[in-house]
Parts: sequence; structure tokens; C-alpha cells
Amino acid sequence: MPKFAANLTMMFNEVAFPQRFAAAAAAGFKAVEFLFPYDYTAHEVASWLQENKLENVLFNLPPGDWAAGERGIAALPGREEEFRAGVARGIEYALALGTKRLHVMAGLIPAGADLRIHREVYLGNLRHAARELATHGISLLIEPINGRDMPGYFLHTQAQAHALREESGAPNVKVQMDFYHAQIVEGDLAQTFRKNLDGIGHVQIASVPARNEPDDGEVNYPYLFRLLDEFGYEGWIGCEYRPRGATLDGLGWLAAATTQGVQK
Ligand SMILES: O=C(O)C(=O)[C@H](O)CO
Ligand SMILES: [Mg+2]
Repeated sequence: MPKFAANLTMMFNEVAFPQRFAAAAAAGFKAVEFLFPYDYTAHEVASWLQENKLENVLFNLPPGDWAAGERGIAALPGREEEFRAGVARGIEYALALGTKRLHVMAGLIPAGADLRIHREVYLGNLRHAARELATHGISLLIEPINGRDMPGYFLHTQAQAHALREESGAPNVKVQMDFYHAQIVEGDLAQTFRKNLDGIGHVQIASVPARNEPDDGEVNYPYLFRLLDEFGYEGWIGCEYRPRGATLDGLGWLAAATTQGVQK
């Protein structure tokens, strides 16, 4: 049965990050995801999860200098040492939080760069991270992101991600299929999901093009939720959207999905 996790980076922004855990739990969520926990100690984040009986299903490995515009370093030559230190830091947090999935961002590639070099570096880093994570039973996720929101990002299409996943040779490398990005880049969401089901480790949702609640725009989410169920998807669905107004006011879609028996 599809299960929904609140994305605390985008949702419940009415309150500060530490208070979003209680807000998500009060709204009925049993699980949360967020981009980065590193502004806080692992102990603090673990305590917010425990106090609110929440599971953390996903966060990202350190992405390089996010404030300076970096969006991951996994495909950037010359950053391998920093990448490895980031893997160790991510694992330290994942163990404290009980997290079983870590997303690794590839990075922005300069125009005209030799993509073969970036691909080799990326694969080497993926293999290293996957090995380290596997010793703790953690999956490594890679996510194609649309080039309108993130120009220059290395990974765009589902096919590219699944080819790299297979080439990594690591069974714990999985694709994070964000339906918002996938719809913008290529569409054909249902068939693409069905074809790649075994290689998908996490799903994220938002309306297209506004990236608000999944109840408007060009993607028919009630249909997709039913399909995910029929296909036997057992993973989480991260609600990675910017609420149009107050987060609670926009949760009607979740109530409807739950009533229809999508969420157990
Ligand atoms: O943009 C997204 O869809 C994401 O999932 C984050 O930016 C990277 O985790
Ligand atoms: Mg996403």
C-alpha cells in the first residue's frame, strides 16, 4: 500500500524546522523526509522523531556548498575526498535517525564539459557510497531532476538514471522517481513507473507545473496512487510540494486518498 511521508523542507513552513515534526505528526503523518539534517545534531533530530513517533524515510547526503549554488558533488571531478567524507557524515546521521534511504545529488555540470569524465566520476562515487551504505542496510537513491528548475543538473531522465543504476552493479542503488520532475522532462508516468518498478526505491509527488498540492495541474494523482497500489509498490511517497497556503488547509487530497483506502 502506498504510504505518504511529509516533506519537512517544503511542508509546514509556518513553523521552524524543529517544530515541523510535531506539526506533521498532528496532521496524521507517520513518516517524514527532508533535504538536510546537518544544521542540527543527529541527537536533536532523533529526539524530534522519537517524541513525535515519526519514522525518517529519507534525507540527502551533504551536497557541497548549497548556499553558493552547488547541487551535489557526486559527478564533479576533484571532489572525491569531500564526497567520501560526506558519505561518512550521512551514515552517521542515518544510523542515529534509523534512516534506510539516502539521496545523493550528482551536481551541476558546466556547459560544454566532457560528459564521459563526469559519468566515470559519478559511477566511481556511487559505487563507493553504495558499498559503505550496504554495510548498514541503507539504500542509495539517485533522482533525475528537470532542467528548468535546476539548469545543468547531471541527471535528467528516468532511463539515464536506471542505466547508471544498473551499471553501478550495486543492488542497493535505487532511483528516486519524483513524478513532478518526470512529468516535466518526459511524461508517460504510469508506463515508466511500471517498467522500472524493481529499480525504484522512493517516489515523490507535487502538482505540475506549480509544484503545489497533488490535487491540481496536469498529473492525475488519484489514478497514479491506485496504479502504484496495483503494481504492488511498497515504498514511501514523499510529499515534496510547496503548499499553496496553510499546509493543513491543503491536505484534502490526503484525506481523499486515505478514504479511498490508498493509505493504511
Ligand atoms: O528537487 C527535488 O525534487 C529533490 O528531491 C531535492 O531537490 C533533492 O533531494
Ligand atoms: Mg524530489
